Amino acid sequence: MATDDSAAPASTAGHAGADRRRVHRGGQVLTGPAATAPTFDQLLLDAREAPAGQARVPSTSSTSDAWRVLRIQSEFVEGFGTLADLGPAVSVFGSARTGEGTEEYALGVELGRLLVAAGYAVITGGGPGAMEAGNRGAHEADGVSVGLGIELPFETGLNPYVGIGVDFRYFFARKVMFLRYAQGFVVLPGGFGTLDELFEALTLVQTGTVTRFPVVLVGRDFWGPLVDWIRGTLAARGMISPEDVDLLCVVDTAQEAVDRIRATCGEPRA
Ligand SMILES: C/C(=C\CNc1ncnc2c1ncn2[C@@H]1O[C@H](COP(=O)(O)O)[C@@H](O)[C@H]1O)CO
Repeated sequence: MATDDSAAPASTAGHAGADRRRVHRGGQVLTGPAATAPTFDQLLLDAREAPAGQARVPSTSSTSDAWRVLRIQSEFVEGFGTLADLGPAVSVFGSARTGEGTEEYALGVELGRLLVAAGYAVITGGGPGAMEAGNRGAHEADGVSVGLGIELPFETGLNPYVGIGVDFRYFFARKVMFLRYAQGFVVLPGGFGTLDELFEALTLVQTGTVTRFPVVLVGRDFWGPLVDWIRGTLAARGMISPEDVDLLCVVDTAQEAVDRIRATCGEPRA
């Protein structure tokens, strides 16, 4: 993999000003050829050999499974330690590609503001798009704005509206934090990442692993067809119980989303 801008993944297009030649890998800051090294998540999950010309940093010895366990453990310690006293919070998900100036971005900002006004801290993935919008609303309302960043093969960094930030190397450790410290999820329109976070929450609620945990989807036009498919195919063909469809709540406005969170969780208590 080359290191110039033209070789950056297509999905990073539009990240004007991002320095793609310097990347953070946990405590490491890598530049030049070393910056092409895979992330810790890639090293853990991708069994294939590194493509020719791609650097192997960190070295194989530092990524042995025994060391990995300690690094994973340290992520949990860092996350739990940082968020332990957060108080009532709601995790907000949505597309990393939602552009500033769009209706969906404005919706995210309003949602962040209203959640703070209702007494909640706002937790997002700390990235651009809908995450930035949620953090921005929380920040503008002088609330607690949390960003749980993830190390990616290309550098994006935490958005400027994150007040409390934690950087994760492993997606699964970060996912625990979204759930552990939130009283509910609000999901704005998004892609694979958003769907992954949505369906993980639904599975945990469906199996009773978490209880009284509202999952609110904002945007009937966006989410309606998915909910129709869940009802018309998953429930109709017995893949889920008919009542499982009710685990999802679809609304159109940020205010309705906050109202649904409060209706399920009660008034937030510090
Ligand atoms: C792809 C782009 C930026 C990636 N930066 C991200 N930073 C933090 N969190 C992210 C990022 N990308 C995805 N996520 C997580 O998944 C959800 C959004 O994924 P989607 O596929 O865009 O719906 C989000 O809630 C994050 O937790 C810029 O092009």
